[in-house]
Amino acid sequence: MSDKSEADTIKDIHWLMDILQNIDVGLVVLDRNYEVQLWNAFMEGHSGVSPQLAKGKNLFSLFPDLDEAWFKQKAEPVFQLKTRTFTIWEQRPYLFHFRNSRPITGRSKFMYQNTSIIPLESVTRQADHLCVIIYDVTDTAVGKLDISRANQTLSEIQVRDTLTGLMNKSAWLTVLESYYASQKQGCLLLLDMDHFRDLNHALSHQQCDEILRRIGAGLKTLGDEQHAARFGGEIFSVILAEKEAEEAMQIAEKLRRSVFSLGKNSQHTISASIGVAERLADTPSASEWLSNADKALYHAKESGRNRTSLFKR
Ligand SMILES: Nc1nc2c(ncn2[C@@H]2O[C@H](COP(=O)(O)OP(=O)(O)OP(=O)(O)O)[C@@H](O)[C@H]2O)c(=O)[nH]1
Repeated sequence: MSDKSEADTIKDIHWLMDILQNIDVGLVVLDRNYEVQLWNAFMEGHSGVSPQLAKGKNLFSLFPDLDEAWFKQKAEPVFQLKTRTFTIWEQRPYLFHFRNSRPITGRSKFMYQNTSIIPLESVTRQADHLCVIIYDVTDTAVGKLDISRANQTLSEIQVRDTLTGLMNKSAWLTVLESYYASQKQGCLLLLDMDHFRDLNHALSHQQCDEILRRIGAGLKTLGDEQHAARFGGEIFSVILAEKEAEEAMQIAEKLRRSVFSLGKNSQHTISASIGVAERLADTPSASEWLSNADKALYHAKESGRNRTSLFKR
């Protein structure tokens, strides 16, 4: 009877060892000196290190790239307090740098891993070994990262103009409303390219795109606090925060000259007209303020283009 149960036990252990070897997670048993006591087939398959080679070796000399300080800071409390610890890929993408072997998540070069470290107690109830369990979570991680990248791109598209990287019109109008509500002084600037239709014909559409891109880059140098946007097509808008009319006109003139200089080595004239409107004590709304800037722009166009006009009642 007792013989049979011993045979059964041996059979059970044999099965367990089979499961440990073939299970689709990495299993590593380490002793107090971080020497490998068990290394299963998953670990062999992904690292190329056989159990025979791993057994008895110090983990950090087997894998010099492994972050020893970080790992020990996680593992020491497991030995001392006999509590398990879990690290997810979002905290640390992997413990062992294994190549990603999954065909559908081939976009990731390495295997994302969740890692558990659990204490293994001896008969004297001391945690003198621990077991590291490695879960391959590459599919989940890549899927989640793709979604969050797509969301980020979407929210960028919602507020950014793709050609210049400036704010788009709807984002800028929201900023304008809140700037107006803050009661702060400032000036609005509208910059509209002159005869851009003709320029598109004379040059190429791509060259004209490049002109718009360079104007966008110039507006970015004003700094984020000046809230520049591509208002649409070949029109740009800027809130010159806390600037009085005189200073705003100087900035506008500088911009106009820099647009004009884009054509200095070309046989074509490149120029812009600019309208500026100061926020006056009685400007009744953000849209009225914008309409004043538009009137000034119209005046600049009517007066011959390539000039800057300040709104006057
Ligand atoms: N290359 C390029 N052209 C654009 C873009 N957006 C608008 N345009 C062109 O800008 C031109 C604007 O034409 P209009 O509104 O008639 O104005 P304009 O020719 O600049 O004339 P004025 O404003 O009266 O000086 C159109 O031909 C548009 O196709 C763009 O993103 N890239």
